[in-house]
Amino acid sequence: AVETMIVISIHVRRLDKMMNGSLTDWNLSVFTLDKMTNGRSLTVMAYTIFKQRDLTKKFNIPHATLLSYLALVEGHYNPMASYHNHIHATDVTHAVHVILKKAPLLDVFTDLEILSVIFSSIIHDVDHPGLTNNHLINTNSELALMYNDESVLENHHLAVAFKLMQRNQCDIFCNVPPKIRQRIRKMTIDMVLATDMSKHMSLLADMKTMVETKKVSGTGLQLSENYNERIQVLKCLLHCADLCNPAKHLPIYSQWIERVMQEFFNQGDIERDLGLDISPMCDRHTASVEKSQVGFIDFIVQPLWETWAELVDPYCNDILDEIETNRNYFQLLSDNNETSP
Ligand SMILES: O[C@@H](CN1CCOCC1)Cn1nccc1-c1ccc(OC(F)F)c(OC2CCCC2)c1
Ligand SMILES: [Zn+2]
Repeated sequence: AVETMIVISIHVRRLDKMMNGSLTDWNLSVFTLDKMTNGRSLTVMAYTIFKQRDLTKKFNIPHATLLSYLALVEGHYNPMASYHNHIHATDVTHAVHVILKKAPLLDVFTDLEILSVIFSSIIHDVDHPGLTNNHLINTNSELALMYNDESVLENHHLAVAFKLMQRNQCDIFCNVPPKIRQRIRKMTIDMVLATDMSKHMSLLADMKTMVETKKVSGTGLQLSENYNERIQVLKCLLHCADLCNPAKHLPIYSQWIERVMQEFFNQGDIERDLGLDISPMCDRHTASVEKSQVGFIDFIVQPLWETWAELVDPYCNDILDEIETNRNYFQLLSDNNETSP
């Protein structure tokens, strides 16, 4: 474990220098970072963010404990999952960090809320089996049995993350007072449960309601002390970060599509072998990758980011433009596939 720490702290210093101390480049390639850090991009990214935001000092987190826990969580992401592996967690953690640095959010959240949303992004898909909730439910899996078919994956990620914290020298909140620990745990549970795609429409509806009320006030993002209002925005922040692939430059976005389709097709193969109905977009023999990305952007990703822009960041036009550019690219591909035999 000691050499892991030493190796990782060397990577952290290199990364910090490589990024001249700022990780705020939206289009940073986490794939390059992962190669550079020998598959330790999550530990290195998370540790660097904790240092840059002074979270270790603010919450009295021993460095060795933080490194041990981060390495343990990274090691519990599923390397066999082509999409939902530790690199996806690195990507979402990085996205949360960059979004939080945008002007309209600079003085909105407390240190506790920042710690909680960054912690949530690090752990939000830990030990993902590379299968969807519906698949786990339809195949009577142990996980569906454990969680009574309700947000099965998301409950599992949370339980694993908090269980790992009980390991020796891995309780990163060991010096945090009990009431504060409880609040971090509550916020983390609320945010990670909200990454369940089945909650997407209600999350979006609640955001639109907030936009309406905020329009009345007409100022920037003014959040009250009310927990439900504040956690609502944090849930959406993490959800936006979780669905940020189409907001990245095409070479990066394309790698994520390749990975997610590999995972979906693997699930489709299992369903075909079991004689089950093959889940949408999971049949490698009939799926249209381009068309389904256009649908994903039109029905889920663009409405989410557009509402985020209205509520929080009217200046995130660069992100909205990237989404539109990518959408038009796949629309064109999909049209060409139709015309040419
Ligand atoms: O599965 C998605 C939600 N479903 C809900 C039911 O309708 C279709 C979309 C979101 N989700 N959840 C976990 C991973 C992903 C997910 C993340 C990046 C994705 O694409 C690209 F950006 F890499 C992605 O693409 C799928 C395949 C084609 C359309 C959606 C999916
Ligand atoms: Zn995720």
